[in-house]
Amino acid sequence: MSGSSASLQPPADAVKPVRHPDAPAPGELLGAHYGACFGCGSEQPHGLHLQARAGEGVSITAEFTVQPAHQGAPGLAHGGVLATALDETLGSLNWLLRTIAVTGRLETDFVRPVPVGATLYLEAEVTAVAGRKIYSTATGRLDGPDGPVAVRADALFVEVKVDHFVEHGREAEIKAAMSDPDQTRRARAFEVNP
Ligand SMILES: CCCCCCCCCCCCCCCC(=O)SCCNC(=O)CCNC(=O)[C@H](O)C(C)(C)COP(=O)(O)OP(=O)(O)OC[C@H]1O[C@@H](n2cnc3c(N)ncnc32)[C@H](O)[C@@H]1OP(=O)(O)O
Repeated sequence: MSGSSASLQPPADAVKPVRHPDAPAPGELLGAHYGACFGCGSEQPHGLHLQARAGEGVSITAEFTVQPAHQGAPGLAHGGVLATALDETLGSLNWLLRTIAVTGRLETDFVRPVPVGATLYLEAEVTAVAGRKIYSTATGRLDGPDGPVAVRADALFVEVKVDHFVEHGREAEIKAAMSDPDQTRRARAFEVNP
């Protein structure tokens, strides 16, 4: 059962998430937040190339097709890769809040094996916000958006300032990200809801 740890239960003073007025419209593709991101970047040859779309409220749908490079057991997706797909989908939710946040905790249930070549249909939503803490949940289904659940996760993201990346990231990549000519991607990487 997911969400079992106490730290993933929102506190009593948690509030409902508020979709930012400038969030992309439901159905709109979000695009990558960083070209070299293993989850969503198009410049990462063995990455997941996950494509996320804004949903209603503070929700996201996303798709990811398992490639041979993502195997753990023969012909099956590696569990860590599936956790990455969930993490990336959950992380994309923060763009609808216009908040920069990183994963603090991710609890994952692996319910069914996911074969190479299968497409994982993911959906995620923010369930509560308490100060800098953002609580969210996601599922990944096989055979279509209404197919059987293969993976699910509950997560706690923690809001950070851009300084988090500048302080901890490698300088060459930080500089390259800051001078990214793609305006939308730059905005997704740097914009913080004041
Ligand atoms: C220049 C270029 C810019 C590029 C811009 C790109 C932007 C777009 C990037 C998005 C990327 C997407 C990709 C997918 C999402 C990842 O995969 S993100 C990468 C994986 N995650 C990380 O690397 C995070 C590493 N951890 C940390 O840096 C720190 O532990 C954290 C999470 C920031 C928290 O540290 P902190 O800021 O010192 O906060 P702290 O006071 O410890 O905790 C705050 C609250 O959260 C709670 N908390 C913290 N951690 C946990 C935990 N693990 N469990 C439970 N509760 C926790 C604390 O108990 C505390 O609660 P309260 O006391 O307030 O009730």
